[in-house]
Amino acid sequence: MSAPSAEGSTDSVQTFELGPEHELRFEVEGKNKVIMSVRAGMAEVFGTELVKEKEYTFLSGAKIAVFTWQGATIELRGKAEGCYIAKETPMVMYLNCHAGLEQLRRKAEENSELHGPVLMVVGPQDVGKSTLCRLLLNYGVRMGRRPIFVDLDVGQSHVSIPGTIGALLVERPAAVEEGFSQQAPIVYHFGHKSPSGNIKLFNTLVSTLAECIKERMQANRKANVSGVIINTCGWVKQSGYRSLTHIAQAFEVDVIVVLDQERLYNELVRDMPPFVRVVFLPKSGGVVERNKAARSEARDSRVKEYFYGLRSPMYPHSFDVRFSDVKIYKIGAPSLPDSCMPLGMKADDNKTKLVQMQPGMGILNHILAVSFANSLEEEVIQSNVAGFICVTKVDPERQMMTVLSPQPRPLPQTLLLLSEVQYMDSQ
Ligand SMILES: Nc1ncnc2c1ncn2[C@@H]1O[C@H](COP(=O)(O)OP(=O)(O)OP(=O)(O)O)[C@@H](O)[C@H]1O
Repeated sequence: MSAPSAEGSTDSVQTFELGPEHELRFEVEGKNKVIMSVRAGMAEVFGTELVKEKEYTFLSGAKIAVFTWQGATIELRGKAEGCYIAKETPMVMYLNCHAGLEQLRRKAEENSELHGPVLMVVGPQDVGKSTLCRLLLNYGVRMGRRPIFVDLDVGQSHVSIPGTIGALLVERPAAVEEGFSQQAPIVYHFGHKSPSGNIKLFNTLVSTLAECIKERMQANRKANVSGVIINTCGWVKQSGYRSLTHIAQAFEVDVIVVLDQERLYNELVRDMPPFVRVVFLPKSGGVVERNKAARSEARDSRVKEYFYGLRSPMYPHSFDVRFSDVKIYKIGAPSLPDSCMPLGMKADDNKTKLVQMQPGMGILNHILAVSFANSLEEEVIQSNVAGFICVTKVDPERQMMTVLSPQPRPLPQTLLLLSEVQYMDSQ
């Protein structure tokens, strides 16, 4: 192995000999890319097996762990930052967790009255929740299972763009460079980067998605046996904690994995009914902490990926839309004191009200969700969305806006929901 430079970054070709249960960790920054390949042995990235001699390219922002159960020789080409081999990892414990899930799946296979395990991963920010979900899903699918992945992390969604919650049926392991294939996800518009943006709406959407998943599981025996893996946000105090208990109830979770935080573990042991297993697992020392700027950058690249694709480029359309041809709504009216509300309504009810917006400069660079609902009578809030557009120009004089859209005109629906998530299209 050639030695890394003073900053821990390497530019040349480097070969690493990994012993059994060792993990090679590195990051890619700036405009760099790193090409990785397995020269000998077997290795995996977050649960996806690597193909020997195949070249995997990681771009800026990637934070990667190449793990091997048996030992492997890994080659890296390009500028890998903070490259090192870790000999201590929690992977055996994560594998045991997967083995526990398999046991429950086998029981469900034998008894048609049972369903597969519904597991929720919780913990504060940057403890590897998304990574553990990916690992458990990958291990499940490698055993021939078809688990459902539910992502409730509205800040850093892995199913759709930020500001949404969603779910997808996982039919094959995540692509090493791109993650899970996002064909036919179920996506609900939330419109905020944290559940705290509108906790009432968040809980309502969680309940709706939970019902939808239950129906899908009833209709698909294989998914029903395989179970559900739920990713959550890192907001674990006060209302954040209450929203976790709401998720547990709505999805009727069987297992909660708490990463890293003993306090949260103890609170959940205290508050969950006895049939819910609460398990504590340590976080991996490799999980990279992200500051506010890095999170915002990750959100931006997620939206960019939605419109422009990641590796295989996509070519979004840009066209004008007349203000009079669409109706734009925001979900959630300003709170009024209970005493000012009509009889029988609580101030909180306002949080799920649709408020029509007058299109203007205020929507510039905002994401709009294109709702499947045709009219207000249909439950707009509880309908999943067809997709997203981004407002790239507003012309109040001509009463027009220009939008970026994955599909050519016309818009499939004219009911649009405003998101606080913004994206500056500079392509
Ligand atoms: N063992 C590891 N070695 C190196 N990098 C890792 C490892 N595990 C996770 N990472 C990286 O650390 C970053 C944070 O991990 P992850 O997104 O899973 O955390 P999280 O708890 O879900 O974060 P959030 O606070 O957004 O919910 C990711 O970029 C991931 O690729």
